[in-house]
Amino acid sequence: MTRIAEVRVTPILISDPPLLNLQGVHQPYTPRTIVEVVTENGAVGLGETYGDTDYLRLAEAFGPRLAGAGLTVNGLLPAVTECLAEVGAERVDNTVQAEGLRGSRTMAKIASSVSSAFEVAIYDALGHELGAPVHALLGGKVRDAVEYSAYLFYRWAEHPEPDEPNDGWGAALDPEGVVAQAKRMASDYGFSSFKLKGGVFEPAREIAATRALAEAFPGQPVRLDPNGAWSVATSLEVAAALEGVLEYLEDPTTGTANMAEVARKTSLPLATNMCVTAFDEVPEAFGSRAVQVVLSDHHYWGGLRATQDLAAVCRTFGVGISMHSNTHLGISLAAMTHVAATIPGLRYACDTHRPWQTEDVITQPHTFSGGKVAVSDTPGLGIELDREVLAKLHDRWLGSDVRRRDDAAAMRRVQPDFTAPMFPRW
Ligand SMILES: O=C([O-])C(=O)C[C@H](O)[C@@H](O)C(=O)[O-]
Ligand SMILES: [Mg+2]
Repeated sequence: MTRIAEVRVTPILISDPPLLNLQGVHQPYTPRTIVEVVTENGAVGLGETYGDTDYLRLAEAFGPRLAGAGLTVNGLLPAVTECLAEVGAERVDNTVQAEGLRGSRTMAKIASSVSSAFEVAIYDALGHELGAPVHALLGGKVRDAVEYSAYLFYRWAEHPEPDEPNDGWGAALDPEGVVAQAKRMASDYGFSSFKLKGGVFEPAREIAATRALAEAFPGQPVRLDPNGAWSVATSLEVAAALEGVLEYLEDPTTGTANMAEVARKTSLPLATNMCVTAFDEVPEAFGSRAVQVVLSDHHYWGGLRATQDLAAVCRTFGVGISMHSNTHLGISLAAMTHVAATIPGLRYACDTHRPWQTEDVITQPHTFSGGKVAVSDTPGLGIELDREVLAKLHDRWLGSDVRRRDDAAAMRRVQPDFTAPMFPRW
């Protein structure tokens, strides 16, 4: 079997619209890291992960260590973890961080998020070597297309500076704006499930927008996710107002104990990508029945096989599985689609930010039909790198000093006194 000849790690900056969340607003440009694993035969495997400095520095340090290695994935996470112990990370603490609203920020999660990009790239390269799609390498697909949901955001029409990217979607700051955004998502992409990012306005406003969505799309699944913004009492008030309206309520409150208390007192299923984000958080959360649905994410759970492992753990405990998304491009969408295709019990439409991105580093960006992405049967992930675009987005990175996602800093450009909120905000 061929070995790895070379690994390329390229930081890029991609445009991002002014989407609002609890921590602030998305920056005009956000970093991603693109990984290429090149085999001795010249096959190229692609991976993608966060581009914030800690992730990038680790990916750059680890990449060269794969030269001469086989196309195997089992030893990756320990090797990346060892490398992280050597290179260190700037800011690791146990508080919720702005750059992703995905729970506590730990060394283990940084290692998993970097390891996953190499894992995906190795599977892609292996698929090219063997002439097999990635889903086949993961045991085979159980569906031919993966359903995604419309990821709705309160948002501004534009970023503050006139020369910053403008995607033309316009503002959405009230129920009418949110419903109009959902209608465009439904007509352009065919989505029939809707998730509103909450935690932006006081709960009554978000309840009104959620109800407006349910009225505009009768019988179609609607979710609300305030990223842990509410106290237990507020969560229960919102849950009571939206019982029978929501498919699930995502991270109404912060921490497993609070989630468990809410779960005990509402019939609404609770979902999370904040209190269960790593395997060591599973026993307490499942033991206390704090969550009924876990949103997987191959980036920080440690890759495609870790996602399958998570699905098996969820199945064992009778907990549902769905899929989380941060800002990402087509490499990650391909990886998400391949792994989602292999998970038998995936009953929920997966989240994806991809419709919000106006740029991509692959030559043929995915299309959504009926809210679904077709599962590719061509070798590897079924995508090809657009080197011209990669070079352009890398040049943008070189010419900028943006080195991490910081939604609070982006908000301070408009509200100079803005600070990321203390929990609970309401
Ligand atoms: O489901 C979630 O919590 C997220 O998708 C977190 C994201 O980072 C989202 O809130 C965002 O990008 O603003
Ligand atoms: Mg969430």
